[in-house]
Amino acid sequence: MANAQVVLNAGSSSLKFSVFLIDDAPTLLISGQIEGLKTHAHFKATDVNGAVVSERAWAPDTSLSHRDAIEFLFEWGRGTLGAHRIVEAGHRVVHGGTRFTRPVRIDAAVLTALDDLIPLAPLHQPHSVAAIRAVAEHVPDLPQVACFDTAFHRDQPAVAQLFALPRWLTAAGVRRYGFHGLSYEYVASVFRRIDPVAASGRTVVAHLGNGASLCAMLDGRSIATTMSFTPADGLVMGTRAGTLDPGLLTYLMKQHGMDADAIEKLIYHQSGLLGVSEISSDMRELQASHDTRAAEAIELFAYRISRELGSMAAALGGLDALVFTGGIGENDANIRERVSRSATWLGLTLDHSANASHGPRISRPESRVAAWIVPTNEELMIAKHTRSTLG
Ligand SMILES: Nc1ncnc2c1ncn2[C@@H]1O[C@H](COP(=O)(O)OP(=O)(O)O)[C@@H](O)[C@H]1O
Ligand SMILES: CC(=O)OP(=O)(O)O
Ligand SMILES: [Mg+2]
Repeated sequence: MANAQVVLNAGSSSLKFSVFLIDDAPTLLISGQIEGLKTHAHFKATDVNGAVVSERAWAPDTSLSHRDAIEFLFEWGRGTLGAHRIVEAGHRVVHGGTRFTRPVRIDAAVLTALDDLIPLAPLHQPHSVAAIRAVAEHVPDLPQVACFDTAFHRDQPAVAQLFALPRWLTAAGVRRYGFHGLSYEYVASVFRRIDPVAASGRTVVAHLGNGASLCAMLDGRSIATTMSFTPADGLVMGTRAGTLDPGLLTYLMKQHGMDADAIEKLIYHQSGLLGVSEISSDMRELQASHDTRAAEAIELFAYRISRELGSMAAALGGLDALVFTGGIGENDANIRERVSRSATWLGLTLDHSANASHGPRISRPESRVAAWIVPTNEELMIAKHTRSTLG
């Protein structure tokens, strides 16, 4: 019987999973997700070649909790993974605070510390913690490892992690953390093989998915990023507004009677692409739409990336490479073109046909800044971290 490892990536509206064979270096066996938990729950699992091995759709008005999703996965796994012995589990946990700077084996004390970080990532952290607890209830002795989105950014220069707030707040952990670290760490590791010269210099990686952020890397290490205390900061996202004037929040409280819950709902769930387009948070739907509000949402999404790209390049003192990743970064040639066009001043010349056919290199040979598409793989990063933490 082969030993296997389960990786769980609990998102705001989805539960992604992978199963890796681990008798040698982690090799993917099967992966899948239940997406649209609250709206149109749909389960799909694929093998290493991308062939669908299992699929199920729930009735359109069914609302599944993450807990329901885990229970379904356990039931499904019992029938499907019988030939493999699951010996460990690895989890993506969005927030590690100041305490967790590397992956950690989970015990009761760690779990309590993760609970305490829920207010810092209300869209993500509760689901990760719920997934860990559900696994522990099903298989009490299974070793579990938490891998953190924040960890990759913890070595940033002190000034990059600091808010201009009174020191007692900084001491209480109110600082810029940054997220998408597992994605950035993976991209940095493969980019070193793809373009070693650029990778050893000044690179900005654009993780553009449902959540979106930029990371400035010097020789593969994070020195600045657009998300900060929570994954609500920075770029325009599917349903998140990104950077807002802090004065706006007190204005909404005083003039519109909004309390903390209403503001949380507004900035995490009702804004971003969805709020501006009033159509969808899904970039594919906006690109397919002829509605002017969809066009404006797309324009704003790209505009904010272009502005923040300048900020990241300033932190790096110039730019050698721009790397696109995430669902939008990997698949949306229109967004890449808009961002690249506005980066002409930085020395980027796009190769339009390479961009249209999804690269992987999308800059012209004479371009001073190299541009690439590098598909991310957070799950493989978690698998490797889980192995090295337990092995
Ligand atoms: N072919 C495509 N063209 C444009 N956008 C795409 C395409 N495929 C996926 N996307 C977009 O990617 C986003 C989801 O990215 P993803 O990285 O999968 O999200 P998550 O943060 O949930 O992991 C959605 O906005 C989706 O519309
Ligand atoms: C941290 C974050 O925003 O994650 P996601 O892109 O999965 O929403
Ligand atoms: Mg994501």
